[in-house]
Parts: sequence; structure tokens; C-alpha cells
Amino acid sequence: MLLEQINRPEDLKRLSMAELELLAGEIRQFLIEKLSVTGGHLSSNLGVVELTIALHTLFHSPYDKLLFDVGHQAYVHKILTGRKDKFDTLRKYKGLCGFIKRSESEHDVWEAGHSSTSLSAAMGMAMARDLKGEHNKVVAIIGDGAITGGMALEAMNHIGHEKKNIMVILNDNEMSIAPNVGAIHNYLSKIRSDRHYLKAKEEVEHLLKKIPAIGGTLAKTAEKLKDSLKYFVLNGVWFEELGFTYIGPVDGHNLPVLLDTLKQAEKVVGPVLVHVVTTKGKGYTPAEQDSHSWHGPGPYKIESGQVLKSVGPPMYTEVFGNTLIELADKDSRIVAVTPAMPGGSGLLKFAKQFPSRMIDVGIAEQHAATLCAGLASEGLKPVFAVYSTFLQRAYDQVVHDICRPKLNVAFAIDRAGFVGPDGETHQGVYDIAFLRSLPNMVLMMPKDEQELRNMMQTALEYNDGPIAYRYPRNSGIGASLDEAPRAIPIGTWETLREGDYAVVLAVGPMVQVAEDAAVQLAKEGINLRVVNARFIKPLDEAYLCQLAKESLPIITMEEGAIQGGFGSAVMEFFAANHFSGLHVHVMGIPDYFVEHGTVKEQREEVGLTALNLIAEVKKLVPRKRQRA
Ligand SMILES: Cc1ncc(C[n+]2csc(CCOP(=O)(O)OP(=O)(O)O)c2C)c(N)n1
Ligand SMILES: CC(=O)[C@@H](O)[C@H](O)COP(=O)(O)O
Ligand SMILES: [Mg+2]
Repeated sequence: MLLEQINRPEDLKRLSMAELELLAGEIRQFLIEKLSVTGGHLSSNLGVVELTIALHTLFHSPYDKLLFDVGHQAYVHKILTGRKDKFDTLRKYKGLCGFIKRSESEHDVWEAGHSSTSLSAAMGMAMARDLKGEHNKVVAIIGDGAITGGMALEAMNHIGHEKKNIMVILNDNEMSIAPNVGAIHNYLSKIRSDRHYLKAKEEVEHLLKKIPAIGGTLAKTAEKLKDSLKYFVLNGVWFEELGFTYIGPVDGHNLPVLLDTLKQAEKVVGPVLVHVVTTKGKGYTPAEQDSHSWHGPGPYKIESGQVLKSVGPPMYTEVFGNTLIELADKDSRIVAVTPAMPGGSGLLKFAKQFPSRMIDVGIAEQHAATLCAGLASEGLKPVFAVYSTFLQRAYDQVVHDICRPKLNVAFAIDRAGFVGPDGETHQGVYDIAFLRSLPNMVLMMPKDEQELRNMMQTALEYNDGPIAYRYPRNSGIGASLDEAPRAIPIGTWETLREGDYAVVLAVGPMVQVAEDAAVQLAKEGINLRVVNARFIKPLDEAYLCQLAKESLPIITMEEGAIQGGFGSAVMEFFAANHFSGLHVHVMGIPDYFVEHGTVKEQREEVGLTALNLIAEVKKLVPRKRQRA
């Protein structure tokens, strides 16, 4: 096995072309086998095997900087940079990260997880290199999905203007997670499909070379001719006009061609964009045939291509998708907006049923948010379906374009709380803090699936500005979904279990954790009151005033950052209303980034468990006795 001999990129430089090609096959096999056990971003990685080999063969990492956009397609890079033996731990607790991570390897010069950042970072590194008088290469590898993100376009605008020596590898597989969308996608498709352009380009370039270099009018005419011909026959005119030398499209699975092309590109002075065409899922038939479903599968059976699914209640995402159809059926004002996550957000069925009311804007969270504002300003009821972590991108738009003008946009915030194997870049644990500080915002989280449906109805009936419901990545508790959705009065909590020992104000899935703890405590004669704090904003102020009078010890529990979170809101309320002497203990996520693992492991790490709640309640014993 060649792969066994590869422990660092230098090892590649000794291999012949035939051996490099053999190695590509071995790496594919390795990925298919390892990911069948761990799960992970299979399709994207199968698509970049030759490309990554070519990059590491030609460049000198980490001296030369290879920046992988998003980083979900960097498994081959990890294999080639000494981490192949850790693949059994991929995306597992304390194991190999599913994205690039600076602390993991000196070859991971850039960190990501969110898309479209690599070009800005590459520009920063190139500027630093030039300021320091160094000569390393800076190479950003970005997909056709990620390049449509606003940040990437902003960076191209800057790079093309500054004419820095940066190489951009555009890995074009025609796919985002779902099929890619948008005008840039259409433009790339045109370049790809007009293969005859390639031939024409060669012929015209040959012809142009024959025009003698003479002065005067004829020379000017020849230059003009070159320019105008460019528009008709050259690929990538748009990139050229932005200041990049465009090379491509090249077959990203043909190693000799790839290496040749990269060598040419290396010689270009100024920014160069190499357009590489690849097949997502290359080499594994099920993934090639349906790279959307195979973007990030869980464990699977290699032979049958069957992804192993755990049985249990439906995911919150599915409940959301089905309920939205139910609501949209009755209310034609509802439109769904997704920034490139139609599948992940549970909107595929909705898209089929209401194609004209389903808007996929590509990776463009900021645009999506303001688009919703525009739709709402014209009386529609947009539902912005977005993962908590990606909503971070659109903060200014939420503040400036939605909250300030008080527009009726509903936010369906999926993946709220811990997300498991994607880890720290994807945890949905900041939205409580960054949304509850915004005037006009209403923020809810359901304790179970039926309550999610009720919150969706609440949002639909609400006409006083933005309203958000956040829900976890995984399944709910299996609540019955037979009831029609019904609105909940804004700012009201519900007491689920009476108790006079202490009260826990729990948010979302923490309600169930609190219930479990209460059941255990009851066996020891400790009566813990459990309150479903379903509105994070506005708080149930009347209930908090009553609590303050009762003077019970209070524990708040949320799967979100403690700083600025729900517990902080409760304490702010007591402080602002001069309720002093209360015992409030806040349970949430401390001030650090929680890494990948299972949600259970992540909760255990930060103490968001029934056991820990029981321990906290028991610590209250002396306090209670003191009061008595
Ligand atoms: C800001 C942001 N929005 C959405 C995502 C979710 N996401 C991860 S990969 C991906 C598709 C990227 O497509 P592309 O860059 O073409 O890479 P490919 O998977 O095709 O290799 C999306 C939408 C993300 N990581 N970051
Ligand atoms: C890389 C990326 O951002 C997505 O592929 C993400 O991993 C999807 O997460 P879900 O599996 O939760 O949809
Ligand atoms: Mg792609």
C-alpha cells in the first residue's frame, strides 16, 4: 500500500505519476471505509482526492499556505499531513476534527467551518507575506457553492484590485450541499458546458500570436481585436475583468493535467483563478448518483449504500417542514427562505408542494435576511429557515433591516443548542444572547415537538414585528402531533410540575432534563418545581415577580452561552426591579468553544444533565435550612 508510506506531504514528491494515481485510488478506498463507520463529509472529499494530491505534490505546505474554504473537504489534506491514523476518531469526542483546525496541525493554516472566508484570509496572508518580504505561495481552495457567498465576492473585489499574488482554486462540482443555484452558478455551468470554447480559445490565441508587434494604428486595432475577441471566445471573462488570470476549466480528476495546469498557474504574476471541474462523490456510486444525500451521511453499509438511521421520534426539522406545509396550505402569505440548506432545514417537501413560495438564495445569509425584510414589507409572511450558527452571518441585517423597522419576519432557527459532530464552528449556542438584546424581537423555544407546532402558529398570528422559534438538531421527545397547531400567548411560561423546594426555569430540551431530575429528587422527598420557560424574550415577568415574592431558590437551565443568555435575562430582570436577596443559579454553557462529540458528551462536559441539576439542587439544602 502506497498510503502507508505517506506521512507528510514531502513523501508525495518522490512518487511517479503512476504511483500518485494509484495513491488516489487508495485514498478513495480509505475514505469510503473509514467514513462508513464514523460518518462525515464523504462526497466533497471524494471529489477532491486528485486535487489535494496535486496541491501537496506541487506546493510546500506549511511554508506555502493552503486554505480550504469551509474545511469540510479537507480530509484528504489531513490524510496527507500525518493524520490518517486518527480517522477512526473523526468527529468523535476528543478525536479528529471534521474541519481544519490550527491546533491540530501546522498544515492547517486557516480555520473554518462556515463558508466563503478563505479568500479574505488568503488576502490577509498575502499582504502579510509582502509586508514581511517573504515569498511563500498563498492558495485558497473554494467550492462553487462557497464562492457565491458575499464574503468571497467582497474578497475577490479587493484581491483583483490589489493584484496580489494569490492562487484561487475554484472547485466546481455543480453542487452546494443541494444542487447549486444562482447566476454565478449559471455562469460557471456555461463555461463548463461550452467545451468548444476551449478549442476556439486555442485557435484564436494562436492567431493572435501571429499579429506582428508593430506600432501605430494597426497595433491599437490588433489590441482592440484581442480585447473584443476575448469576450466571445475566452472562458472566465468575468474573472478576468475582476483582475484575475483565469485558467480552465480543467478536469479535476486527471492528475497529469492538474499538475501541469497548476505549474502554469504558479508562474502567473498577480491573482490567478484555476477553474477545476470535479464530480462530487467521485468513485463511490451511491454518492456520485446522489451527492446531496451523501454530503454528510452518518455511518453506512458500503456495499448497499444504505445509510444507517436510528429509529425514534421524528427530528424537529421534519416536524418544522411538515407543519410549515400545513400552515402554508391555509395561508398563501407564507414563503420559505433558505440560504443553501433546503434539505438540512427540512424544506424539500415544501419546495415540491409550493415551488414558487420556496426561495433558495445559495450561501447568502445576509441577503436572505434582508430579502425576508423586503418580502415582509410587502405584506408577505416570510419564514427564514436558518441554522443558528449561520444566522450569525446575518446579524446586522437582523438588527438593521428587520428588528428596527419591526417587520413581520419569522425565524425558524434550526440546530439551536449543541449540534454534535460538527463541533465548535456549528454549535447553535449564541443566538439567545445575540437575539434577546434586540428591541422588538420575540424569541421562543419549545419543550417538545407539538409546542414547536404551536410556536409556528404563534409566529404566523403575530403581527408586531420579528418573532423567532429555535429548536434542536436532533429528535424531540416523541410528543404526539395529533393536535392542530394553536397560538401561545406571548410571554407566558407554564408550570409543568409543582414544588416548593426550589424552582428550575428550563428552556427547550432542558425542560425534559429538569423533569428527569425532578422525578429522581421526588423519590428523596425533594419537590423541585419545573417551569417551561418557553419565551426567552419577553420573559414571563408576572411569574418572575411572583417567584421573587415566594423567595424560592431559582435555577435556570439553557443549552446556550451563559454570557448574555436566558439566565442572565432573569437576573437582569430581578436586578432592574430591585428584587434583592434571591438565590439564582445559572446553568448553561461556560465561556469557551465546546468541541465535537455527541450532544450527550457535550452536555456532560458542561454539566447540562439531570445528574448535575440534582447535585445543584442538593447544594441548596443548607440555604433552605438557614432560612428556616
Ligand atoms: C456561512 C455558511 N453557510 C452555510 C454553510 C453550510 N454548508 C456547508 S458546505 C456547503 C456547500 C458548499 O458548497 P461548495 O463550496 O461547492 O463545496 P462542496 O460541498 O460542493 O465541495 C454549505 C451550504 C456553511 N458551512 N457556512
Ligand atoms: C459543512 C457544513 O456546514 C454542513 O455540511 C453541515 O455539516 C451540515 O450540518 P447538518 O448535518 O446538521 O445538516
Ligand atoms: Mg460544490
